[in-house]
Amino acid sequence: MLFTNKNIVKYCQLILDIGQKVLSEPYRLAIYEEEDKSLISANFIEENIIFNEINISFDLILNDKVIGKLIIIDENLKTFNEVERQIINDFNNIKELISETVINLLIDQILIGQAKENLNRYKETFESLPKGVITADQQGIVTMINTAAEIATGFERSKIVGKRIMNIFKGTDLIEVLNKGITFFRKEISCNTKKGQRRVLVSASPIKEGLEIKGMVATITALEDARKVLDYFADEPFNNKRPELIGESLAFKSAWNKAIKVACSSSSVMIRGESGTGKELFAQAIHKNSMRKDYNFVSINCAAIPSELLESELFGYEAGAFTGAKKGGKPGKFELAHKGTIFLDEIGDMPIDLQAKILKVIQERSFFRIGGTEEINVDIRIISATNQNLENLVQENKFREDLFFRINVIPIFLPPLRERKEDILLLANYFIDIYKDKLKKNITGLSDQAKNLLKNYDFPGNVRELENMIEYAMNMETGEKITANNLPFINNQVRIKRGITEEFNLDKAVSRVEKDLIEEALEIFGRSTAGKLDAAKKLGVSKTTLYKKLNKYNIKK
Ligand SMILES: Nc1ncnc2c1ncn2[C@@H]1O[C@H](COP(=O)(O)OP(=O)(O)OP(=O)(O)O)[C@@H](O)[C@H]1O
Repeated sequence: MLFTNKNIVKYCQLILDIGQKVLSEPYRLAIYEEEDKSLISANFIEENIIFNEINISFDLILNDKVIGKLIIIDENLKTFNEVERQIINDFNNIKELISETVINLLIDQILIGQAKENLNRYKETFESLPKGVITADQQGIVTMINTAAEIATGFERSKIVGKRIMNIFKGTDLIEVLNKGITFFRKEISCNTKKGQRRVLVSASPIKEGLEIKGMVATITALEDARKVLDYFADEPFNNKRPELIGESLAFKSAWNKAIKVACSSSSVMIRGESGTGKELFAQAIHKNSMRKDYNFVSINCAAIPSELLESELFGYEAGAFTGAKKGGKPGKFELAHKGTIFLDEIGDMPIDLQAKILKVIQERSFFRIGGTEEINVDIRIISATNQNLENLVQENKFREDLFFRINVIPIFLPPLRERKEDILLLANYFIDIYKDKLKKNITGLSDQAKNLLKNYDFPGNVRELENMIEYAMNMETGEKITANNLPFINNQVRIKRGITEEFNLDKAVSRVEKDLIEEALEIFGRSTAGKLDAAKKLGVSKTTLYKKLNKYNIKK
């Protein structure tokens, strides 16, 4: 066949058709390495088919280089029609052209396929985001809105896409995002829809390519959802955020809720409560739940450190600042707490001259090391704690009033254990679990009588005392449950207290103590006949007397 001006267009079209056919039946396409003819890819399965059925084979040319072989199998002569086959077989000189056409089509197909796939993936991701998102182009025309944004705003997709975003969220600075590249956070906006008004929080930032602003992306949260999140942190932080702080009583929960609410701010917190109520643990929990959690929590007990040393502990010192100063100097607690939290425990014991220096750090967020000339800037959150009456100390001029106000911005009161009796058994069991592992004991809980004793005890030392008590009992106990016998300190206090406070009648008080002692003895020696005999011996009464008393007090035999 001869190439003429007339038929050249026809041939070109034919070549394109052939290329497209090759690609539309991809299982007929194989690509081999040129050198060793090993298969790079083929969409058909058995090699022998390839070799038996080969009837067209081209060099694979890309950028003027032969990169392989293109083999097309025209199985049973079905793929190509007569004319096409004739072109392929007769015109060796246009095989390269076909090869190039196929390759170009192939590359296009791959690129278009990938782009489509990526686009689909982005669309799916965008669509399934749980947060509402709206995008707009350079002119502020909305290009996309996902379902979460539709739900939050109440706007319908079809009515939003193509409109100017500034007209949708009226009265906002969204235009500034496009004009000046400003990002804005959580602005409360009203959306007026046919279904009524919806309040949403909108944050928006520019989409940039280099310095050029190409559009914007806005995230939308329904105000009620934002509130739910806050409520969640206020009401439900117990399970996942506070594993080491135990307490379910209202008094405890309300202190915790307050702590968690203020965790994310940088305001100074003052935790007040009796000794052992968990003030330090609370301070740690506030730090762990704050933005500062990745930096240090530095604790210093102002009462435990001699006042002469306190200053250098807090502010650090330079080499040679005083006799005995370390060679290279030492950073103080304030420096170590940079970007984190400093916990000033027992702040009521802070010497008055140091109080002035602390006040300066709080006001200026900077200080000098002892003997230092360089001012050190710090970004710290101060949590202080005391079990003293600071107001009285202020009255007595032992505590600076200005410092008191500075550190007492958010006061949190931790209730003593006697005011949250619901927490006693919860904490006791928590400590039993801890010491069970530590002491490798198989103790599973408390006997009924031990429970009663704990519930009625005053706990002057609060949680710390309870923990010590459980540790002692766990060491002593040989059975599976902690018995009253192994709570000796508590035993005495409860018995005496009950005798005095509850039973003014002497006979009744004596009976109560008698009954308690018998129950305790039975718990220790058991209720078998032999156990009762031992119990009677220990109580210094005969077996008959013990039985009489069991009947009298209606004690389980
Ligand atoms: N709610 C709690 N859950 C679990 N353990 C607690 C709780 N409260 C306190 N504790 C434990 O009690 C002990 C005392 O706690 P912490 O040192 O925080 O008390 P504090 O009020 O700072 O005491 P102090 O005033 O004597 O310094 C610690 O062993 C702590 O683990």
